[in-house]
Parts: sequence; C-alpha cells; structure tokens
Amino acid sequence: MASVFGKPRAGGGPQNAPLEVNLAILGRRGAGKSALTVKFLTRRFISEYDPNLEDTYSSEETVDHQPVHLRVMDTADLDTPRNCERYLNWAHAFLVVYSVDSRQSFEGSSSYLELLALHAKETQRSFPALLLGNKLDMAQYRQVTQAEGAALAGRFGCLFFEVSACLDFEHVQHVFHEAVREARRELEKNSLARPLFISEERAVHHQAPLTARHGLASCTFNTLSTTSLKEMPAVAQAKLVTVKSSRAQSKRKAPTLTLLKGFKIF
Ligand SMILES: Nc1nc2c(ncn2[C@@H]2O[C@H](COP(=O)(O)OP(=O)(O)OP(=O)(O)O)[C@@H](O)[C@H]2O)c(=O)[nH]1
Repeated sequence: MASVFGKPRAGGGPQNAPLEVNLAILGRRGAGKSALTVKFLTRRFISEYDPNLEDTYSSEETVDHQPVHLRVMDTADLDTPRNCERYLNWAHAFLVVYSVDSRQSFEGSSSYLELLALHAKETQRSFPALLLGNKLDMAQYRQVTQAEGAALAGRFGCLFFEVSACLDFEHVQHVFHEAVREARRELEKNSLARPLFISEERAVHHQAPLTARHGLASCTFNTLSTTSLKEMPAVAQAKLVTVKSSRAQSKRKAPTLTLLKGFKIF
C-alpha cells in the first residue's frame, strides 16, 4: 500500500538469505504491546508483564513461502515517546498499538503516528506503520469506535486492525505478517530505486522544529548529511554483534540488542 511516511530505507539481504525485518511495537503503557508480542511469539496470552522492561526478540518466520528473520522490539516508553531514535533508526516497520477501551491510549497512538510522520519528513524515508486497536475482547467497554480507529489510520495512510492478545493466535499472527509484507514492499522498492546508504561519520544532529508542537520535545532526529554518505555493506558480509542501547532517559536496565555489524546506532 502507499505510505505517507516518505521514502524507503535500508534492509534485506541477498537472494537466498532470509529477509531481515526489524519491527518496533509502539504505544502508551498498558495498550498491550507486550501481550501482543508474546502472543505472536509463543501463541500464549500471559496477563502480567514488567512494564519497565524493553526487549528485542528474534523469530524465524515464513511469510508467503519466504523465510524471514524477524526481530521484534517491544518498546517501553513511559507516557510519551522518549529516546525515540533507538527504534526510529532501527525498525523497518512499526506497529502502533492502542487499547479500544482507553481513549487516552488512542490519543497516545496518534502521537506516535505523528512522530513517525515527522521523522519520515525529516529523513525523506518511508516507515510503514500499522495501527492496532487491541483488547477487542473488551469491546463492551469501548471508548474508541472502530470508525475512529479507521479514520486515524486513514489520516496517516496506515493499515488498521482491531485485535485481541487473548483471542485467536491466527489473527495476531496475520497482523505481524502484514507488517512484514509492508516492510518487504518498501525494501523491494528501495533496492530497485537506489543503493543503500548509511551515515559514516558526521550525522547532522538537530532538534526537529515540529517536535515541540507535537509534545515530542524529548525526541531528536538525526538527519543524514549528504556529504558523509557511504554505501552500506551487504548483509551477507556483516557479522552479528551484541550491543547495548543508550538508556539515558530510562530507569530500566539496558536491553541487549543483536544488530548487524556495519550498521551504526545513532
Ligand atoms: N482483556 C485483555 N487484556 C489485555 C490484552 N492485551 C493486554 N492486556 C492486559 O493489559 C495490561 C497491559 O498489557 P501489557 O502487554 O503489559 O501492555 P504494554 O503496552 O506492554 O504496557 P507497558 O509494558 O506498560 O508499556 C495487562 O494486564 C494485560 O494482561 C487484551 O487483548 N485483552
């Protein structure tokens, strides 16, 4: 589908290697990000999670008969987007989650979509996003109608689904696989369009002027300097390394992320 989030960005691998897709799950606390992630990975609904933990999981998937190495970052922002670059510069696609029984979480999801649109504008890249109204099993306590969810998704050019982490696994799996398809479409477009580039040394680091207006003052964006672009190494030649992400504004323990050597974390 067409995305409003600008131009595509890096990822993918050689013909026979599994497609590499990084997926970040965003949303306000309590929306059900961890429950959906765990449901997708284990087919189980587990009702309580430590809200302070942020983890990245790997899963070998087959989507449309194609092997996919999927990494899922279950983010744990506090009440608003924070230290956003850890996922903005990492993910190929985003699942933005709210809970259908919480107006507040719906408003939070709107902030995340605005953040993604802003980041796309700043970087001139594309970021497929899917909007998910979770806790469909709680529909009798709805504070957000399906039409409102669809309208918000329409405003940002996203796919929209209502799901439940405690109902059927197949529906949750379908949504994650749709995110992979969206990411794959962008990656294919990108590989047809031009070689992949990454900032070598001098990223121009500035505060995006719109962030304050969107209440996203804690998020800064790194815009790539055109004078310091370098072709990204082929994924097949990259080694797997373990790195720690910056936890400057978080009280949580640093998560361990497995990233491809040659990628730079801004
Ligand atoms: N009924 C119902 N409860 C859910 C569903 N998904 C999550 N929950 C519950 O909602 C609460 C919050 O779920 P989490 O998965 O921890 O939410 P989160 O978005 O990861 O929240 P943080 O970790 O605080 O960022 C937990 O008590 C879950 O059991 C769902 O689909 N239906």
